[in-house]
Amino acid sequence: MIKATSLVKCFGDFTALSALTTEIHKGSIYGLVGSNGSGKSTFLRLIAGVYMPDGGTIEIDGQPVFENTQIKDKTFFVADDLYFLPQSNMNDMAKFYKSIYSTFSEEKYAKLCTIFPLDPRKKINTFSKGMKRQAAIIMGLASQPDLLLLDEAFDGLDPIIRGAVRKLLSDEIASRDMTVIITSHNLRELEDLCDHVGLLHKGEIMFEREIDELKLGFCKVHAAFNPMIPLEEFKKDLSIMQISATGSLINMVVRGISSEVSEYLLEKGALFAEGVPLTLEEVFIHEMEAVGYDYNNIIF
Ligand SMILES: Nc1ncnc2c1ncn2[C@@H]1O[C@H](COP(=O)(O)OP(=O)(O)OP(=O)(O)O)[C@@H](O)[C@H]1O
Repeated sequence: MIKATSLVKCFGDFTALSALTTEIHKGSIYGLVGSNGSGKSTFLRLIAGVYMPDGGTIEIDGQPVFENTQIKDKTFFVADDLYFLPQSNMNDMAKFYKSIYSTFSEEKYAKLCTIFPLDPRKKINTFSKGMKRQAAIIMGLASQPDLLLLDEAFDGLDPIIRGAVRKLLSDEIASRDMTVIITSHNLRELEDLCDHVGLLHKGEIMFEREIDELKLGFCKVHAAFNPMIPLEEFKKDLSIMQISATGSLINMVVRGISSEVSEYLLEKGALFAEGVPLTLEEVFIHEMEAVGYDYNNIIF
């Protein structure tokens, strides 16, 4: 488990992370969302043991990570500014990582080279931005770390590659309990990938949730009434986050289970009532509003 407790990181007199506290469980895919400059890369660098904390602690399985070679051997960091040896191709980089990571698997590397459409003998500096990201992800997966840190790793990946990476990550997690932390400034990017999401704002985790729990907690329901019932009527019986009416149609976001809410609306005389899935972003907006934050002012 990764445990950050009141973690502080300063650059000169600027505080990039201020008392960040969170726990990330083994085997999870944790999405770290935040606007530009919110501190995502800084947090990943602290987890990777690249930066020393200026306050608080960051521990993996109870051990501090800074300059901890044992932990570093089990952590692979795909940074936003990718590093490759000068003039190297992927085979050179595979050799390089094999010399660093005791768990590097040549077999896995060879298999990954058949999945991704990249020439392992071509110089990486001739690759496009998305191809370089793919090369870095291949190295990360072939190194078989316990912890894979992906900083904006899906930036520039096309949908097919994205789907392939998603599947590879979940297979890896299922087969050997790898933990993945992935950052993005876009919650939509993480929607279908992560099981936990944390929102970083001005160097602090403002809000974090398990995605299944988030999605189960709310539902969006459309219904039609003729004649229309005053909306106040529903507010008495349902825990409504948002409700609007256009003509005879009602749209509502409610805390609860969509089949139960639809049933209630039908009992109230709805001509039809159906639940529609909420996006992760919608759920976040409502959850954050419920605890008094304005999501749109934080993420954009
Ligand atoms: N080496 C550094 N020296 C000085 N300031 C830094 C340094 N690294 C980060 N910062 C500052 O710390 C803050 C957090 O930066 P960080 O790169 O962690 O943000 P981020 O959330 O990853 O942003 P982005 O989405 O734009 O990549 C920013 O204000 C940044 O300017």
